[in-house]
Amino acid sequence: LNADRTALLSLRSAVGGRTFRWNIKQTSPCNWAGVKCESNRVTALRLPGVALSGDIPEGIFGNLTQLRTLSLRLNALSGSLPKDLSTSSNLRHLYLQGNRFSGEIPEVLFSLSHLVRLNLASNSFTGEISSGFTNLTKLKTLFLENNQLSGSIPDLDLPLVQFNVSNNSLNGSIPKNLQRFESDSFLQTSLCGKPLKLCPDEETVPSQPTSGGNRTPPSVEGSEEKKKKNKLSGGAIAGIVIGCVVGFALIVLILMVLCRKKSNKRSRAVDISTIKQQEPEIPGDKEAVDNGNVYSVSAAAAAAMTGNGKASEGNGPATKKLVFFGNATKVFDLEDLLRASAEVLGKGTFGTAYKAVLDAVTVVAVKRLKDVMMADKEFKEKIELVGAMDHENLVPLRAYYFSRDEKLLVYDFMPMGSLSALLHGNRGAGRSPLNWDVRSRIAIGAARGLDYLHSQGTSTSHGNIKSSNILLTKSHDAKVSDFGLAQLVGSSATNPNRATGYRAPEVTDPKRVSQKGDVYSFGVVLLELITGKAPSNSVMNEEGVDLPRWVKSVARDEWRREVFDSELLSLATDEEEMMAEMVQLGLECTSQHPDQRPEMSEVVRKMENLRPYSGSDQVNEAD
Ligand SMILES: Nc1ncnc2c1ncn2[C@@H]1O[C@H](COP(=O)(O)OP(=O)(O)OP(=O)(O)O)[C@@H](O)[C@H]1O
Repeated sequence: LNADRTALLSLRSAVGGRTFRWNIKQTSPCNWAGVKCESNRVTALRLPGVALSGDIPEGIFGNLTQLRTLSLRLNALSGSLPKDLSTSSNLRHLYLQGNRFSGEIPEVLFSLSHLVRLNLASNSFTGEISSGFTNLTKLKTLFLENNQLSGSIPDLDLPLVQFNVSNNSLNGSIPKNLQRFESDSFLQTSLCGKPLKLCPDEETVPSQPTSGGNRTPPSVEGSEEKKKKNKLSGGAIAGIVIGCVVGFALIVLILMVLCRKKSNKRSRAVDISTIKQQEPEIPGDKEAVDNGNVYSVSAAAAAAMTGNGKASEGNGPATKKLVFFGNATKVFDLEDLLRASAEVLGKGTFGTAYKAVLDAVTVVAVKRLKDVMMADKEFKEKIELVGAMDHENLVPLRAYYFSRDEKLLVYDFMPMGSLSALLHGNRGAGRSPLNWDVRSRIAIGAARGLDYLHSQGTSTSHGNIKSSNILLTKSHDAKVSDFGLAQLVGSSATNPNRATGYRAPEVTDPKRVSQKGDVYSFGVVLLELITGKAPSNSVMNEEGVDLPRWVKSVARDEWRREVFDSELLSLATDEEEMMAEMVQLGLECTSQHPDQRPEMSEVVRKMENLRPYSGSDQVNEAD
């Protein structure tokens, strides 16, 4: 264990980040965040998204010989992988995605014969995919997408269940053992063969009509039309005949559908336009929800399908598929979403949110974005960044859908709704009072989520922090939602009147909110949590107040009783001191001048000192 500890300390001094929060006075490293021990040895090191940066030197992993799980994903680590990683020969799970590692995929990995999951996606690895991977005979997951790998793929005869090499400069044919994976595993490459288009030397049979279940990915469309003048074989002729029959049947089917749509006034398309008109003007508008009932189909997804059909005809690529992020197992597709019953949750700055119930266990929130004026490529680049954000206090973006007419985002559904609803909804009889423990827990969770976002880079901010964007799990853990959306939508979507009570005084363009602007908004949320009062324009039909100004104005001798939510005072006994300090922190965050506001990391630290968080401090490895 001592050698393990020394290795971890060397790693800490090399790559920093939140490992600086480890209490190094402790002789055992087993209580340090992200470190797991068994039988007095370090067996797992999970440090996802904790701002690690720089190269990992040699001489660290050589000591961590009992390591079975290593997760350093979503950091800013660079350089090549250390060669002595091979000494951690017990490694089963290695997650290094979302860093800046470069160079060739090192041979050392191929000696880790126990590896079951290997994720090197979204780095800058170059060179060819080595046949050395065939040594990893237990490998079930291999993710190499979003790198700069080139050449062809060796035939990997491995027990793989998950495989992805998309978005690399790969070419050649897809080897036999990998043809069982769907086309999504090979997107944005120049690869050919099953499940993509045929390779030039295989083109003895003309390809099927594109409308009939064509799996060709967008990147490889277009180069398919090289016809061979060779004599056609019997199989080829049969292929042509079948192709023609299928094509003809499809044309007839499309004509029938079009005729039916025209004659049937209660068809889906009409329903959708009705739904569009019925969308509520304000979050949770009763009339719209009641009138719209539980829609027989997700309005958003249905519109997406109908709209996309038109778009795909000659207007760039459209996959009609939900694109999932990271290692999320695909448990549903767009058609499942289509079939799901959907209910309007509310209409926000960026579009309308729906709750879609796919089956007894799968419930998601679908956000149908409006005013997205950017090209497919730019949207995808930006949304990939949002999808890569991974923290226990962020609402995870699971998937997205993009076509010319529709942009859908699929999130986990948060069953307890928003902090805004919890604080301001149902103030009458039947309300369960919110005690200090719950409130401060929510505050710390939200602060941690925002701090994580800010730790991604000085230009990364949320831009729309408010209590309706802090959602809650059943155990009242806070998760920040809607991050990254301000950069996706057009300026007409960012209504200047919304959320003014949360906006820092220096912010003139709601699309350009700095980190210090987020800190201001967070400070307002903090004051809202403690006072129970809604800031101006945050709750429709209620006036609200300029919270920071109001709190300052009553800050006199007997101020506490006036500032604190009366509900809190009726419950709290010995926590007033802590509450008062939290008010002070809220006021610091809402200082008029940005330079006088603390960084989010400092806010988190102060809160943790005030209230040692009862939740788990360990960084959870979602994988
Ligand atoms: N993942 C989710 N789970 C549960 N409810 C959600 C989810 N996402 C949004 N909601 C709820 O849906 C409603 C509309 O949300 P949306 O984010 O579209 O607008 P908003 O938060 O009111 O405003 P804004 O768009 O300015 O952030 C809100 O009441 C919100 O709490």
